[in-house]
Amino acid sequence: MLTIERLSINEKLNEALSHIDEQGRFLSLTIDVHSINSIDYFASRTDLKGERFYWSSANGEITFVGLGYANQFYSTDSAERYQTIEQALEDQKQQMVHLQDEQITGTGAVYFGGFSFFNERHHSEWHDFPVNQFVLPKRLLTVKNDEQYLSLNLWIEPSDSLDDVSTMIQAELDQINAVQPIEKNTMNFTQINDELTYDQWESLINNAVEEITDGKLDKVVLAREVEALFEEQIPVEQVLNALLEQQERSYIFVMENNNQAFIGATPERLVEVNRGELQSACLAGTTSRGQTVDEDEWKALELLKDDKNLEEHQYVVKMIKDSVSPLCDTLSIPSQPMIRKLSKIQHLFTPVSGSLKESVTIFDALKALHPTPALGGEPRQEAMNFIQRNEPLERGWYAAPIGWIDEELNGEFAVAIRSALLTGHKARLFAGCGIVSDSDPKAEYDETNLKFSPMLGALGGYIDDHE
Ligand SMILES: C=C(O[C@@H]1C=C(C(=O)O)C=C[C@H]1O)C(=O)O
Ligand SMILES: [Mg+2]
Repeated sequence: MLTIERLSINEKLNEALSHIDEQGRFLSLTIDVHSINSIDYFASRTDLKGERFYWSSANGEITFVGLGYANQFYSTDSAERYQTIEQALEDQKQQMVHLQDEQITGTGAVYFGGFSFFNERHHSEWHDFPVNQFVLPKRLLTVKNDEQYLSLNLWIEPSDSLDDVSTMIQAELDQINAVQPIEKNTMNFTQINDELTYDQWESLINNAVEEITDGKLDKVVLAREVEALFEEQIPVEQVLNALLEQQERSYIFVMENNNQAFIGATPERLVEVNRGELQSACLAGTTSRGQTVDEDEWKALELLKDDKNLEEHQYVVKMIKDSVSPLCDTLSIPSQPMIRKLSKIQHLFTPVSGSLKESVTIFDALKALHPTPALGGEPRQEAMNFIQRNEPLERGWYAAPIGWIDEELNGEFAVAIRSALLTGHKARLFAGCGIVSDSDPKAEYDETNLKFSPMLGALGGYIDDHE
């Protein structure tokens, strides 16, 4: 049974309440909790559907469940969107009253959110997702190693008494105590539609290869989309649970907004900042897993010496190096890629780590890094123009940064690939691949099919290769 230590906490609460001025303020407090399962907690509040998020990092070090949005932040459709959000979070910090003197990274006022792929908004499918959005959850469960914390970000009116606030806190703890294990259901889509015929794909890729051969571009990442239709409303918690069971070494994320949910299992870290230490990753170049241990190893070795995949990868390494170097005092990037193995896929992978210069924040790193040539291309602007003119889908938040930030500006963002937008009965899945001079349309098509597999698996099915 969880109860708050009334005596000690009441003193602190009293002190905190004395800082609530006449307009009211947010009060942020964090409580140690025990043995609460994150997926069960997420699934326990279907009444808050549309205002929930989930995140677990690829290395398993941190998991967040956010339930109920206490406050939300947006900015306009421009390249300034990173700074605008940074400023909004700074302003919010000044308005918060904290119960704790010292904050534990990833607890308290933690913001979750993301950005759309393009700065500008011209979306209709993504009607409930703005160009960027960060939310402050009313309830946040943080699971870090073996520790679990419940952070509450509560709006307090000047008329709220100590008793009122203690009652609010106790109600949340009671709710946690009452959480039941998620009931697993199998589900399956009844229909799957390719938004692009194979012939259309072929001509899109040929067009890109032509521009590359003409010297207008070095690399461009192109994506396709499939639509899976269900007979009933897609249960977000079931899809999330399936991803958690099926995918390894991936960031598992979901963000709900009104009637839509954006969900995925991505292996790609864009940037992590922890007390001034930066981590990023170059991930590009792809093959499947083998059926046997030997075949798996053989495929990995082939990938490590494949010129076409190494070329795709090198553009990413060079760009990340060039864009984070000016932000860092020290930077370390191995000269050769290694292999990153996922459930059904293997990639070329080069880790990046560095120490940020004094005044540089995670927002500066996001602005410098997004999009890397793993999702956009090289040169960046030419590739972005090519995608905007030729790719027949709305990227929305696909292939863009998604993640969390705390008040000390520690945080982590992944690249939202291997993902799907869920709207009612419909899931739209996205998968792309890096096109370079010797790309073959059929091989790239097969690569996108492989990249649909994490989301398709979680939605209950697979698609066959194009014959
Ligand atoms: C664009 C995607 O993946 C990216 C493209 C890759 C490639 O072309 O080899 C590999 C990893 C990702 O950086 C996707 O999964 O949608
Ligand atoms: Mg590729």
